[in-house]
Amino acid sequence: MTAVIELKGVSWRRGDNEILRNIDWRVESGQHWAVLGLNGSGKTSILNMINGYMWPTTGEISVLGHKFGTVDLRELRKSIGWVSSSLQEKIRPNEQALEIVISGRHASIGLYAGIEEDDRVRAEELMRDLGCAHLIGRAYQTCSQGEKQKLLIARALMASPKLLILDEASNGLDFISREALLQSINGLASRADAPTLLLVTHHIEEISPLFSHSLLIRRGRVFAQGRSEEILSSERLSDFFELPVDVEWRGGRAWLSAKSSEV
Ligand SMILES: Nc1ncnc2c1ncn2[C@@H]1O[C@H](COP(=O)(O)OP(=O)(O)OP(=O)(O)O)[C@@H](O)[C@H]1O
Repeated sequence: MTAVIELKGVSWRRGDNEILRNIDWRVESGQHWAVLGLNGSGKTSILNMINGYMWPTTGEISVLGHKFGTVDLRELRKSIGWVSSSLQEKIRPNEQALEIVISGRHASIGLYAGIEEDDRVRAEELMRDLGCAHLIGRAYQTCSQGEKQKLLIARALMASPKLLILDEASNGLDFISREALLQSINGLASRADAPTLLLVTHHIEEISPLFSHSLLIRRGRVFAQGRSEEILSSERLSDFFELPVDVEWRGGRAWLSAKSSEV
């Protein structure tokens, strides 16, 4: 079967610094993955490789069945959605919510052509699905952080991506907004045209059961990968964080706490 993502022996060096070392990772169709790692562990570098913005020093990458080096990356990127905080900064403050979503159709920032009726209908439907239809007509700067994230996810979905990367999507959200966003993400996975999801997060409790697999990155290497319920254990995460932690599974999610006497 063709993998959605395949990294084989991927390393990336900058000067004397080996930022990624010998990464082997395969994402199969039908799986959704959580990607975890402390600050500076190499997560963004891996995402940049998957999107073809950076090239490995050694190793091979295939995304959506296309081997890098033989594929037009600009074409491939049309099938990949990447929602990140750096995208947030690119949106013009006075842009209208509906226009932001529609602009995802052509992966542009801002609308340069007129709006097609089909695009409007699809954008409204996506906004409804994500629970942000009430924002139609609102300027981006008037939306809350959680609403902005939903708009950007709807925008990414406009291009019908086959792979959707949610890069610290819940940053800056309060408890209620975060749960609402997680619920919307869960809803995405049940769509007939659901993309493969990659959730990059610092918060283990955000890994809902839909994320069947988890990848732990430490100091540029794969520390562990596999089924989430096996990877997200007290023992493994204590090794991973180099700090004793407790994991308690509730509602299909792993809740992490530091063993207080050790902090
Ligand atoms: N272009 C570059 N040149 C030199 N070093 C780089 C470059 N890009 C990233 N790095 C370094 O590579 C390491 C991994 O960075 P990366 O951004 O991939 O980590 P991350 O896991 O995404 O971190 P965070 O959670 O803080 O966003 C860091 O030490 C970073 O300083």
